[in-house]
Amino acid sequence: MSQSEDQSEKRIAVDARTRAVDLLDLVLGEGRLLSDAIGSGLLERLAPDERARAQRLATETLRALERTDRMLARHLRKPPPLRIRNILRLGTLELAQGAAAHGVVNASVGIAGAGKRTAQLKGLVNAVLRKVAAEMPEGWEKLRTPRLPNWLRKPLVAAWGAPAVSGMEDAHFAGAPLDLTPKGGAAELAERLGGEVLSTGSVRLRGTVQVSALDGYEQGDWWVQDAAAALPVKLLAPKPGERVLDLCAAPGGKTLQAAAAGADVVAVDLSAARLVRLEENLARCHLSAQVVAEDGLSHTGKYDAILLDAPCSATGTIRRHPDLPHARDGAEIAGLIDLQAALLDHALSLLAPGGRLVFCTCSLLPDEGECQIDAALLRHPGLRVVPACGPEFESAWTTEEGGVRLRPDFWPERGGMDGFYMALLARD
Ligand SMILES: C[S@@+](CC[C@H](N)C(=O)[O-])C[C@H]1O[C@@H](n2cnc3c(N)ncnc32)[C@H](O)[C@@H]1O
Repeated sequence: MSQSEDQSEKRIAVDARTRAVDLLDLVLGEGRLLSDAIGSGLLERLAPDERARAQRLATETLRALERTDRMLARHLRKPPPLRIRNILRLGTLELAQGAAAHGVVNASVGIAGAGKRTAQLKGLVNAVLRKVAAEMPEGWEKLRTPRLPNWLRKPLVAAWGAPAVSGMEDAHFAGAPLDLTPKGGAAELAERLGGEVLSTGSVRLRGTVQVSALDGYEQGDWWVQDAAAALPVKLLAPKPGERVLDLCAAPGGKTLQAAAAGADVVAVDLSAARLVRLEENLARCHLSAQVVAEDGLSHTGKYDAILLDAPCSATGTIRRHPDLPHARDGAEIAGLIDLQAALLDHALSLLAPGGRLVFCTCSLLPDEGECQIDAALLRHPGLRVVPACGPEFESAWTTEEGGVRLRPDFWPERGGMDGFYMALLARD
């Protein structure tokens, strides 16, 4: 390798790490979600592989945050400023993953040295990471699985018990495999991609995969959708020619399912920006729907079937979004619960006689699932829950009020699933 190639390799490596630290600063300092921070263009000037690396490093650091902090605490007399802490956290994560100590220490010192306010602490970064490197891998491996922060752990323990929450934390730490929803046959797709067909009909792939490079991506033969997230539309079971409303539709995984089933779909979402992604997904998969940027509470019309995938805490998606428990503190949940109830009441008013509705949320909190349905049944005499049936739904998932509860600690031997709640509603 020539000297200039070597220099440019170093620059690329430092850039991805620097941007990963920038992402950690935004999540842990400003409470921004990773997706928002990335969407605001922070990684734009990086090459695609650097961008993916920065995102991966930030995501994995957040997933292991309790462990990095426990390792670092042994070598810090007091917590340094946030950016230095984040440089140290990232360095610790890379050391735990087996990266060469000299490269990690040099890069971390370089990031500290590049900032006016952090340059004076580069000696600290150097000394601490050298000590951390000397403790790897044993020091890392004997630490417990990272726990959820208390704002979320407490209500989850109250709802599901401590052993179940430990199982969820194991699932969060393990991360998620890649699940695809096939537009056509699952068995054929699984064979083509070397995946496994799950009992729910999704195709699961293991290992690190570049989604857009997979066979069938360009042709729109499938879309990425967690196995749990694919079940609400299976519960709704849209039929060809039925008029279906997807009231909170973007980015559109469920719209695609309903459209692929041959239904005449109206996809509504408050966010015009998120609907752009829905339109791109429809175009890639050669499917169609009427797309409307509108507050769901103002939507009018009559529908045979309605899907309400209501905005929620998204606490069921932590396997794939480990930033969420750190960026949020639960303060927004009360407002979301009110919005879910208002959207459910409005959606019920849009049902044609004999129509059916699926309410669902990707939340682990019963207040955003089971309790919403209990309360809706009291508000709407004549409304009833239709039990889920079909090979996709395991009987153990059925709840007292007749809904379906999915949790990340289910299917541990198969790679887990997102947390979700769903219920099929109809009127007498
Ligand atoms: C859980 S996400 C929907 C995910 C989508 N169903 C899918 O499968 O890809 C919730 C969506 O609700 C939208 N939303 C929030 N408030 C809304 C409202 N008042 N009316 C319509 N959509 C709303 C958000 O913009 C967000 O896209």
